[in-house]
Amino acid sequence: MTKTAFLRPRSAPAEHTGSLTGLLREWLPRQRWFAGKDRPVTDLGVLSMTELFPGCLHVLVHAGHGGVPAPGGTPSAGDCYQLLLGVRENPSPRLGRALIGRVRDGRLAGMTVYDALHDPRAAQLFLERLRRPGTSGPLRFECDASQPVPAGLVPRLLDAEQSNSSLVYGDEYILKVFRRIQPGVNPDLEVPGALARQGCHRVPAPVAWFRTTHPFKATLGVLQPYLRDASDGWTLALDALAAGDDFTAQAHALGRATADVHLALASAFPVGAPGENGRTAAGMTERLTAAAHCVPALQPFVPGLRAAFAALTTCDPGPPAQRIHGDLHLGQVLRAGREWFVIDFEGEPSRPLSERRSAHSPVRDIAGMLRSFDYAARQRRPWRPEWARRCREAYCAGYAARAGWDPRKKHGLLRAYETDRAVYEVLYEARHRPDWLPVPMAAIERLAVRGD
Ligand SMILES: Nc1ncnc2c1ncn2[C@@H]1O[C@H](COP(=O)(O)OP(=O)(O)O)[C@@H](O)[C@H]1O
Ligand SMILES: O=P(O)(O)O[C@H]1O[C@H](CO)[C@@H](O[C@H]2O[C@H](CO)[C@@H](O)[C@H](O)[C@H]2O)[C@H](O)[C@H]1O
Repeated sequence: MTKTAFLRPRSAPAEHTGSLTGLLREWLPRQRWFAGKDRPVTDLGVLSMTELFPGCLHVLVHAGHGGVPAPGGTPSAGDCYQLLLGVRENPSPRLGRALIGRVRDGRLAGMTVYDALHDPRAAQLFLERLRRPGTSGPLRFECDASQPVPAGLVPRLLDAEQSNSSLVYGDEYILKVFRRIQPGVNPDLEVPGALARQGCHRVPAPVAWFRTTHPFKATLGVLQPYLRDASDGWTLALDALAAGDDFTAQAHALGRATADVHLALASAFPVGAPGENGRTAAGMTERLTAAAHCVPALQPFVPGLRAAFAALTTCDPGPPAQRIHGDLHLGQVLRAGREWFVIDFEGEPSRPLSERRSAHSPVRDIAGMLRSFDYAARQRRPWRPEWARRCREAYCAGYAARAGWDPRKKHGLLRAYETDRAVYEVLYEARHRPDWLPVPMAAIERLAVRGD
């Protein structure tokens, strides 16, 4: 699934010329990680620009969707994105697919800019920057001094379906460069760091990271060990389905791994208040209303889905709220040796950071993984509901064996969280992969009508 981009140059597109902001305004919406694909970019402004080393600029831009940035440059109606721009007079043709265009005016006039993450030389120099703590303008480079990173590791850019961009260095480390930047600490740095301090071995711990102080404080990227012989759960599940293999032993182990991570999260981030189902139901209903507004196909199912949320107010409150993964699915778990590891603690990328960093029911993660078994079972025809049902049973049994409570005994909670997740998926697929929309829509139909 993951291939190197460096080795597959495409012929250079006819070169675009324009102002830097004009070029970026055209280029950004074409990127896989661009979050605002459903709305036109009405304005684009550079929030910060820092020279990292000669020929490479670190840039934060605000892509607006009809709103005006608030005073002080903090984005309002729109998002902030992180770019590493290569700047050369004549970039090598090997960088063809990374080209953004030739800048017509301003201080970069006459130069061609491109996405520097595609440039092995820039990627190497960037690792050098990360290896040594220090500052560059508003940028802060920090590392765990107890885990020194060797010099000279060869980079390759991952070509995965991602919300961010990742570089693998010498199959030893992986650097995730966050693309959509929000003020505050990114949970993908905060959580793995805290779990490592708890001695939880199921999450690769950060070894170096970088952040900015302008135009607001935010985490920009994290380097962590690369699990080189790992396969992700999605690939393994699809392989098992294609071969007609049973996946219940893996699902059971995955349930145990999820519970281990939840237990470590509960110790690392103690939470005072218990979860409150009434508020949760109100939040889910609000998200459903917003999603049905964007995706009209949801509308006939709204009454049935609302009933699933309303039932929360009368059902058992379930386990206490705590920090969770927030976007758990088969693509977020890696199997290396005989163990499952969990990655990507960013949460659902479209939710505000404050919400992603607050406490939620662990049932939300469980529901995310159960939805993922359903996604996998629907990848081939005839689709395999029995396969998904067996994985579901095994996963919950594995979870119960470690956590001491059984998700299968929380039917009302599970139904509400699975419904909420399916609503999120409908919106996600409508924005990013319209061809996949029938997958969560099938679940919506089932959850709204039958409730199982
Ligand atoms: N520590 C790691 N070891 C091996 N592969 C990893 C590691 N972290 C991420 N990956 C690979 O990179 C892909 C993207 O990582 P992820 O954190 O999910 O990024 P995003 O948030 O952009 O979706 C994963 O699907 C996985 O294949
Ligand atoms: O980019 P992230 O991995 O953080 O997560 C986003 O993208 C996922 C798809 O790449 C999306 O997951 C959905 O599709 C998966 C199959 O590709 C499936 O296993 C998941 O169950 C389903 O939710 C995820 O929702 C989104 O946040």
